[in-house]
Amino acid sequence: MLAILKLGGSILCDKNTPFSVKTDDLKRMSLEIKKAIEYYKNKGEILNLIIVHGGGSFGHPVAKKYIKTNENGEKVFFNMEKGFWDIQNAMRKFNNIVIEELHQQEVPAVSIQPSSFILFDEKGELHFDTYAIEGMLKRNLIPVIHGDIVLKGENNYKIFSGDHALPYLSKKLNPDLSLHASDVDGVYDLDKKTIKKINSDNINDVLKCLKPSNKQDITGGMYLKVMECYNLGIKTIIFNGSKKDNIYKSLIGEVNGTKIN
Ligand SMILES: Nc1ncnc2c1ncn2[C@@H]1O[C@H](COP(=O)(O)OP(=O)(O)OP(=O)(O)O)[C@@H](O)[C@H]1O
Ligand SMILES: C=C(C)CCOP(=O)(O)O
Repeated sequence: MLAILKLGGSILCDKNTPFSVKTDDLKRMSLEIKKAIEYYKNKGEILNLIIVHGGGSFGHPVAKKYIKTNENGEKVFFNMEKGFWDIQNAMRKFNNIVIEELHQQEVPAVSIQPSSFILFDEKGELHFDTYAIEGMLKRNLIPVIHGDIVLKGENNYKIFSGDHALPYLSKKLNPDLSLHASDVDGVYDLDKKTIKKINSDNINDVLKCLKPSNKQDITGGMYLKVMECYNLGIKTIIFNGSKKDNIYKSLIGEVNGTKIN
């Protein structure tokens, strides 16, 4: 069984309070991940798992300090001699907190830092070698990759989002489960009802429902989440990871939410 699980920054942190962590929720989610590992072990199976987490209250407020709007109305990075490490450092701190808690619950998590090897080329195409991640999975280690600052083209930068990581890894590694834990029950329609399925039949109506995030978010919020998966043809589910037992249920294929594709 191979699962890729994104823990959204909004369920790990209060994204409007810099460097905050919802420690009780992180502990609960770590325990539910451990419970899922035990569930498969009792069935004589191994749960191979990749965890992705977003920037939460660490990456977004720090990255925002190094982005300005230029005379053409474009968002550009500046002062990156300081900013690149500032953003890396914020994300390393967050990643350490997540991994340390997973180890407290005896989950064999290891760190993957995108800013050191992942990049976008001039055309915006992602270059992301997964050989090390696949080797970690073969050793039953659990890679934990996070949103980060990365290089783009010859002399630019771009935020690599967890919402880039999950669909890319899902396309490349074809997991049994591709899971997006967010702070909502799924993608809501204009009447705030959870949309059960998103596919080519209703994508144009769904697009009308995708609003900006209600928290500090410099990437793409729900729009990026949905469209990255939809465009890559990834079968994934967006569900509410802040609800007790949903992380566990998602890892055994029993959670409700919005299915894409
Ligand atoms: N149609 C919609 N249905 C549900 N949520 C929506 C919708 N449109 C916008 N949103 C917003 O998207 C948010 C979830 O995406 P957001 O990127 O903020 O959090 P996240 O899943 O924790 O991801 P990240 O790790 O990038 O922070 C919701 O809290 C809500 O404010
Ligand atoms: C802001 C940074 C550095 C990472 C953003 O990752 P995301 O929260 O998954 O979009």
